[in-house]
Amino acid sequence: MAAIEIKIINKSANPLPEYATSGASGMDIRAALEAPIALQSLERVLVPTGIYMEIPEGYEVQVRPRSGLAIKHGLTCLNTPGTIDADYRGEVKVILINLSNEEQVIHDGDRVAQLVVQKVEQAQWLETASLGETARAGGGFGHTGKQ
Ligand SMILES: O=c1ccn([C@H]2C[C@H](O)[C@@H](COP(=O)(O)OP(=O)(O)OP(=O)(O)O)O2)c(=O)[nH]1
Ligand SMILES: [Mg+2]
Repeated sequence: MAAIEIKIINKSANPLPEYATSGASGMDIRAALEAPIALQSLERVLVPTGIYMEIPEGYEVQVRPRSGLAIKHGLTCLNTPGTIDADYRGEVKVILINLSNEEQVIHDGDRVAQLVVQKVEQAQWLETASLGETARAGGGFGHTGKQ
């Protein structure tokens, strides 16, 4: 299990992100707000979380939407999955967009997204004049049909 150093501002109002169930992939992360945010239809906002972390080399943290917010309220992460780089030391923020037709209000402590810790590798390019052959070759974008 990966251990990640975390610094959290205003912990009493905003506990650590946590797995809601024992088998969950993501830890729910909460908004850290001084006042509620009213988000109009199609409006986007950068939601602070009060959380700073030191991710070990070889890992990243993804910021993903929560399905309940998406289906019930039309709220999703605009840049999904958001990427928290291992060398980032700033505040983790969530870019939410309101895709519903109504105003949506975000309150302090609302679970606005989930964090997924992933192993990640950096690659280097090996430039070549020819690539290995495959049955797919250049086919894509639905070339195998719809059904
Ligand atoms: O949902 C997100 C996405 C990113 N970040 C922070 C952590 C990440 O390491 C940094 C940069 O993110 P990204 O690389 O996606 O954005 P960029 O537009 O490429 O910015 P930069 O030029 O700073 O890399 O912003 C967040 O807090 N939340
Ligand atoms: Mg970047």
